[in-house]
Amino acid sequence: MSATSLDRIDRGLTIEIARVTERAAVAAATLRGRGDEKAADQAAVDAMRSELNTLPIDGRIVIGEGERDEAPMLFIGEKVGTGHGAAVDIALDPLEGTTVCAKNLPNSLAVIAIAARGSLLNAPDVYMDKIAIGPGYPEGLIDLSRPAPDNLEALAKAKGVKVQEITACILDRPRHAQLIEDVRSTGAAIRLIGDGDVAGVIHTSDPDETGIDIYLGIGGAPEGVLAAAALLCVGGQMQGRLRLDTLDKRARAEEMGISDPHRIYSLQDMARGDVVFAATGVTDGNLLNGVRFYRDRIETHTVVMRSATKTYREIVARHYDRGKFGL
Ligand SMILES: O=P(O)(O)OC[C@H]1O[C@](O)(COP(=O)(O)O)[C@@H](O)[C@@H]1O
Repeated sequence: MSATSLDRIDRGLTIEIARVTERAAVAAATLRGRGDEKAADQAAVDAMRSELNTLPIDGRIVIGEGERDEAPMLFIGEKVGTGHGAAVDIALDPLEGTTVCAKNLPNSLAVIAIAARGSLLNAPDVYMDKIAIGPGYPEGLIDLSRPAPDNLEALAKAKGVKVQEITACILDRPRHAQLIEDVRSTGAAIRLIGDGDVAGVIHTSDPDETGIDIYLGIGGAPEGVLAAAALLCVGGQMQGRLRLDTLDKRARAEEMGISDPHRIYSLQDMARGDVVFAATGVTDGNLLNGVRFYRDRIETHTVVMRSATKTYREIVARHYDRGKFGL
C-alpha cells in the first residue's frame, strides 16, 4: 500500500459517486422480485459501468465482479473513468444481495467505495471471517482470534449492559451452526440475515437505530473490504481473515500480494486514508429505502460517507426524468 492520509479525494466525487450507485440501484430494481438473480445483477453492472466511465478519474477496480476470466465487466484490474483525473482504486458491488433482490427481500444495495490508489486491500473473491463493532469503544476491544463469547462479554462490559442486551448479526448459513450456538450460550440475541453482510456490518455503526451491536461470521471477502470502507468513514472496528483453504485460493491470493494466508486484517489494513463510500438501496432495508417507482418519477435513497471528513450524508433523490433510466 502506498497511499498516505494526505491523499485527498476530490470532494466533488462525493456527489458524483451517488449518481453511480443510484443508476445501478434503479437498473436492478426494475428486475426486483422477478426471481432472476443474473438478470438483475447484469442490469446493475451495465448501469454502474456506464455511469462510472463518465467520472473524471483514472480508476482501477481492485474489488469487483470477479477476476478477469470470470467477469466480462467491472473485473478486478479493469480501468474505469475518463482516465483524466486522480488515480484512484475502486471497490464495488453493483448489486450486493442478488438473491434478496430476486426475492424482493430487505437489504440489497448498489455499493461503491473510491479511495486513493493503494488504499484498499486487493482481496480475491474468497470467504472472509469477520467481526465488526461500531464507534465509541476502546481500540482492540474485539479480537477475531478469540472465541465469540469472549468478544460478546467484552462488548457488553464496555457498553455497560448485560450480555443478554447485546444483539449479534450473523448470516443464516449452515457453516455458522456452531457460532450461533456459541453466541446463544451467552444469552445474547442474534439477528439472522439471509444475505447482505455489507449492510450487516454497517448496521453496527448505529445500534440505537438498527438494534445490532456486533457483526460476526463468514461472508465474502469483497463485501468485507466494502464494509471496512464504510466503517472507516463513521468509526468502528473490524477485523477480517481470508479463508484460503485450498492451494488454488492461496495461489490467487499470492498473485494479489497476500503472502500470509492466516493474517488478520484490521479495518485500516482493508481501507485507509481518504475513502468515499456510497450505497443506494435497491430493496427496503434498515439503512436505506429501496427504489420507489412512481408514475411521474423515480425515488432513490443513498448514503454517501467520507472518511477524511467523517461525514455521513443521506440523499433522497427524485428523478422526474424517468427516460434517463431508459424507462
Ligand atoms: O451466500 P454465501 O456463499 O454464504 O456468501 C455470503 C455473501 O453473499 C452475500 O450475502 C450476497 O452476495 P451476492 O450479492 O454476491 O449474492 C454477501 O453479502 C455475503 O458476503
